[in-house]
Amino acid sequence: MPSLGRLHLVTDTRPGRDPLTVVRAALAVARAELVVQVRVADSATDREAYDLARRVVALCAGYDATCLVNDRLHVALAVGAGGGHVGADDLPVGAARRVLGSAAVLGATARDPGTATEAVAAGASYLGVGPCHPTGTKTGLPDPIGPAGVGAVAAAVDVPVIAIGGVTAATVPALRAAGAYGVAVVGALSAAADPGRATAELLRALTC
Ligand SMILES: Cc1ncc(COP(=O)(O)OP(=O)(O)O)c(N)n1
Ligand SMILES: Cc1nc(C(=O)O)sc1CCOP(=O)(O)O
Ligand SMILES: [Mg+2]
Repeated sequence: MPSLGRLHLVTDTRPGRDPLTVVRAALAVARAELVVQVRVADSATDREAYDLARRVVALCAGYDATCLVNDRLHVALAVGAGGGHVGADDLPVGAARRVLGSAAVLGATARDPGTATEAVAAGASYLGVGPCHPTGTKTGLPDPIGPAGVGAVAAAVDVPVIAIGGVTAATVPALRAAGAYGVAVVGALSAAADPGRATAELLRALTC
């Protein structure tokens, strides 16, 4: 399995957002260091998810970047994505691994060390850990766990930990110091006035 990129862009398909423009801008800067996770609203149809995912797979291919699909693993398989990401309301990690196969990248959400070790034992190849900080992007989340919570998970597992939730370039250093391998963002890129420049800032924060 190729090494995992450190910057994960999770697509923002809310009304008024332009996910493909943001993906193009981020890819042009981060190239193979970018992982694009195609995440659509629960209300989106499979056809809508498929159409977005196949476009993202094609864009990523031009840069050797990885495309993952959130939740809908049949869409991941259908578009030839590099893998998928599952959480507590999705297929269990072991079942997701069986669906995707041994070579795929499989991310799992973990908010504490116990869930994290179980997810890795079941076949997760990385963990999405958060919410690190307050975020307005997703409702219904538990309280933020901060860098200390990320560190507790990172200390318990030997797979990459991707910190998510309210992450900005300014908060990356503390997350990295706590043990995060990389970060996943929605708003820091999707809401940026210049997504290419925001990508460069996040990458700089991840590599210093
Ligand atoms: C990198 C990363 N980490 C966590 C999540 C959240 O996944 P999940 O808990 O399944 O919630 P939804 O994104 O499906 O609403 C993620 N998508 N990516
Ligand atoms: C999709 C998602 N999952 C989270 C979790 O903690 O599981 S936080 C989140 C949204 C992250 O968006 P932003 O970068 O704009 O805060
Ligand atoms: Mg999910």
